[in-house]
Amino acid sequence: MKKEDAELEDISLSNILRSITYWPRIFRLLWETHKGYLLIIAAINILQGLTPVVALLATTELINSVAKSHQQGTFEAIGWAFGVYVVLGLFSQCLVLIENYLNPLFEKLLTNRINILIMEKSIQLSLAAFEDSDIQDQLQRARQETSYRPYQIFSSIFTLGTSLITLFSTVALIVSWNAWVAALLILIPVSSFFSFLRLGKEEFILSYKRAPRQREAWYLGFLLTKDSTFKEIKLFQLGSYLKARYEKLFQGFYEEDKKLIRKRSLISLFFEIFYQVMLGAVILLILWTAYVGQLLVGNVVGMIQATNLTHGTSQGIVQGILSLCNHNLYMKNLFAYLDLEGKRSTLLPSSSLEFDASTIETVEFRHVTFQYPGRDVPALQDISFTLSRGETIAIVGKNGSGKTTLLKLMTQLYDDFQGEILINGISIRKLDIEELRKRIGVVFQDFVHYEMDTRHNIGFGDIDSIDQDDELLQAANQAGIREMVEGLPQQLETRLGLWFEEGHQLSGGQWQRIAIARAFMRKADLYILDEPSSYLDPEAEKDVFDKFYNLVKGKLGIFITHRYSSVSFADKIIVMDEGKIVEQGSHRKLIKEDGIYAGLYHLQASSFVMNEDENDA
Ligand SMILES: Nc1ncnc2c1ncn2[C@@H]1O[C@H](COP(=O)(O)OP(=O)(O)OP(=O)(O)O)[C@@H](O)[C@H]1O
Repeated sequence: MKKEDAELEDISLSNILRSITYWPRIFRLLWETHKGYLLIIAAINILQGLTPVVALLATTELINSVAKSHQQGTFEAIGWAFGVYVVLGLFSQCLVLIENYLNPLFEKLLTNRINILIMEKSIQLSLAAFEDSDIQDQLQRARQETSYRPYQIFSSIFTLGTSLITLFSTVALIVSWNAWVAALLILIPVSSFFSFLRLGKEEFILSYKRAPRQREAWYLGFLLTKDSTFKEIKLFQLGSYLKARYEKLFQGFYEEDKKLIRKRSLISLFFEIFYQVMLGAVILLILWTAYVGQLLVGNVVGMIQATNLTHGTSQGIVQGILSLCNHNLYMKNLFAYLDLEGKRSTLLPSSSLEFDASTIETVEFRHVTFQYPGRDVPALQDISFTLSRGETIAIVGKNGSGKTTLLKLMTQLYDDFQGEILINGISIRKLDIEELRKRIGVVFQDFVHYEMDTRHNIGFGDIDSIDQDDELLQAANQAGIREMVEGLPQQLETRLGLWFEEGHQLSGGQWQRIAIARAFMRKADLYILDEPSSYLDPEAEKDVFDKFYNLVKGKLGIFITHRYSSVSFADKIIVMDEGKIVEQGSHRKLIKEDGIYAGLYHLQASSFVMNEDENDA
């Protein structure tokens, strides 16, 4: 059985009710959001709970005072009752106004707090967790509805509290007349409780199972609305196809929703008819009692109002409990995401973490094997090599041979490997990774285009130096783009990309050099470039490599490339094939050995010669 199905099996009535155990956590969340607002809103709700019954008594008194003052021949009794009636009305309106002022503010703060919690958790998660589609579904569920659910829980709890106060006070009034009628008025709405609870559960399961499809719908929308995908979709004429796929998903959602909404309407209709018949009977009984002279006119009005109020409130309470159970289920999603284990799987207790040197002197892989979660074949097998300060390593090999994976392990984006990775002779498992990462400057193949200004695009390499123009320009210089940056309309302040106003679009190669400048910005010991020349013209490529060799002099440098012309200057070349190191050594040594590297090197060199020969011919 899939994990997800097992979880859904678990959604029983008792489990739904048990989800009330989330309340303390929800209250903590509310409390941490804004203590002052929370307390004021709570006080207003208690007062609002008492207002209806006081208003009801005031109305009863007002009507009866008319009869009394008529008998006594003075207006005084009406004056008093009228005064109390008006002040009460004013008071309850003031409460509504204050509540209307505070509620939206509190809601915004709460939504923001939850979004921040979700973001904080996302920052903590490992790459392996982030690439897990189950976790992506969980994130989708957490983000989808939970941003507004806690606020609804909050207002439902208060409305429930208010309604209970109203109910008890009104029921007390009716009990003084007829206890059976009071019991009946409470019991009628309770009869619908289980039907609506079942429906709530169905709605939740539907929304739970929908998360993967909903992510797909989001993704289709993304493909159709983003500039980065626009060119391909236009030229391959995929627009209508993708739109149709989106519409099909939407239609599925719509049909499912329609079925449930129809079911809800039918159940509501059935119970509404039942309530109305019972209410009619109760009101008839009140009128009969008045007819036989056991109730005053004012009390008849009061009693009818009390009946309607009791009925409305007890119905509201049942609905309130139902929606609380429902909201709680959604909160389970949020808490499940927030409780995900975000730490390194191999992490030692924080007290034993160390980073014993301010510099990286050596990096050693000792018989490292690694398999991606959910894959049968290891991406890396028995990898061993050493890199020391002052050296540069080039990693070459076919697509999919494991080059990038090796870098991901070195930077601890994945930590669940076998063997040992040693930094300065210490196991990477014992190191404080955040400290280690401060010593590494890296450009990945799929580097980020930050749709922000050039200052941030380069300065993100060392956020503490973001205001140091000379350092930013020096990094730009090392990446060979100083002139380009200085030529931008607002130099470092020029926004890059076209997502926002006044954005300035760069070419692929220029973006890549910005990413290289970002890596160079870091005051690192180890610089890693994954295919840094994939977008560069030959002249730019040579320039970048010259500068890279210069920069890493006396430090450690690793780069991956498919261009063998840049490789020969590296101190050591590692050749990978199907997750294994098949050759390693200097360019000269590998050429002499005449193995895979020599073959690939000559193949690339000869293709240039061949092209020249063909051109000559
Ligand atoms: N996130 C991932 N999850 C599962 N498998 C992955 C993941 N990333 C890569 N792989 C698999 O691991 C193997 C090695 O991939 P890797 O990206 O390290 O290759 P590479 O040598 O860098 O390739 P290229 O030259 O194309 O960049 C491939 O078989 C790939 O399918």
